[in-house]
Amino acid sequence: MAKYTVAVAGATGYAGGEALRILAAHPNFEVTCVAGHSSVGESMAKHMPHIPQLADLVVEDTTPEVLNGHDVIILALPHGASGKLASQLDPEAVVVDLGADHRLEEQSAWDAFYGGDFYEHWTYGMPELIVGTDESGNYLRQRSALPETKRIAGPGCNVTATTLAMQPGIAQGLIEPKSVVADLVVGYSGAGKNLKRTNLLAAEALQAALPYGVGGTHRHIPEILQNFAHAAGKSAADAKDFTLSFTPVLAPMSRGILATVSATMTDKAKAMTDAEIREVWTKAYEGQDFMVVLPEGTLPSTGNIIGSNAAHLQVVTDRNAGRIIAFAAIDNLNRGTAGQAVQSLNIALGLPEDQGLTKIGVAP
Ligand SMILES: NC(=O)C1=CN([C@@H]2O[C@H](COP(=O)(O)OP(=O)(O)OC[C@H]3O[C@@H](n4cnc5c(N)ncnc54)[C@H](OP(=O)(O)O)[C@@H]3O)[C@@H](O)[C@H]2O)C=CC1
Ligand SMILES: CC(=O)N[C@@H](CCC(=O)OP(=O)(O)O)C(=O)O
Repeated sequence: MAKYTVAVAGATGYAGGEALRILAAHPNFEVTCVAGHSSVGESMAKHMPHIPQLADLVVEDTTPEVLNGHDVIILALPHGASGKLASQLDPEAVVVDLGADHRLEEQSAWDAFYGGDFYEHWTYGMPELIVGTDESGNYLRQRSALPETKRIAGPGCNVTATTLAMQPGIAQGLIEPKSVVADLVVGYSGAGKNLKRTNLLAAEALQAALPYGVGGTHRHIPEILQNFAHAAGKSAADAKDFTLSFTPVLAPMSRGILATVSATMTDKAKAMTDAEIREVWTKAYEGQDFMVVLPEGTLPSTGNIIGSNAAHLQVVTDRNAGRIIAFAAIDNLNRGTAGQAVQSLNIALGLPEDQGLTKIGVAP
């Protein structure tokens, strides 16, 4: 059985840690190098005690010399850090960036929401993303861009939930493109292990629902609009045809995202029954093993997807408001980051797509 060596940079962080947890149980990967920043020289027994297999690894410095020489390199670094490093990495290694540096195709979108150096985009690591339809109306998927690619850009976690929730309606012209509203309930691990906000103390966080990144400022907005454009069979430059009002709200949970995404129904959608609209979602995810469109009447809950690479999906209509409302529940660290990355890596390396991954959640 093929066994690939893997170096993980950002190995002491939340996203890197979830990648390590998945890789440690994956039959085709062996983690041979972990790199960090402030924790260089420390043992993984201290940083990832929940992964005893990796306890003896010691955190190395994040340099090209340390990371090169491994078959696969996973970058779970703050935005900007991976972009700087990328050009010095072995062109033959398969590199996955879990950060944002290689996600956006349009520099104008990067400048407006991130700023600083713009880095070329890599193959986007969301296999189930719809990227148009063929002459027979069958969906084209991002999956087909992944085999043998050497550079993969892992999507944002909120992006993943929002895109998966609404892309069937976009692909089939069921929603008005300039009417999308997304409200997300998100767990704290999405912010990383460093204290980025002032009120992350448990005494405050455990008793609060806290909006952040409001008013059209959140950095995931251009990436979601880029995905919407692709789902409509258009290029990233046509993302301007869509608008998104996006409001994430932190809730007292460690992991998980519940996205509620709604939009005005087009005349085509209004002429359809609710069952026909549901059928659009069911058909869009037929054969997509990790996509679970729940039975009618069952709504997604973050309580059912923790620790899994699954997305739980549902769609309903509000005829009085004239809106379609789609839901997605994902684990931000697994499906939203490391699970999706390993799924994309599997495809890139010609391994079974679901190798080392599960769609079974931890519940309760
Ligand atoms: N958390 C999530 O749900 C998701 C995260 N991501 C992305 O993954 C990346 C990592 O995020 P996350 O794990 O949450 O963050 P964390 O803060 O939890 O971890 C950051 C990691 O990067 C290392 N690091 C920090 N600064 C530097 C630097 N200048 N050079 C090299 N290494 C550095 C840290 O090492 P040390 O501890 O040794 O200082 C640590 O291992 C980000 O780009 C994030 O946006 C993407 C999707 C979801
Ligand atoms: C709770 C929280 O802060 N979550 C982060 C999501 C992290 C993520 O998806 O990472 P990227 O920044 O790599 O896209 C946020 O909403 O910005």
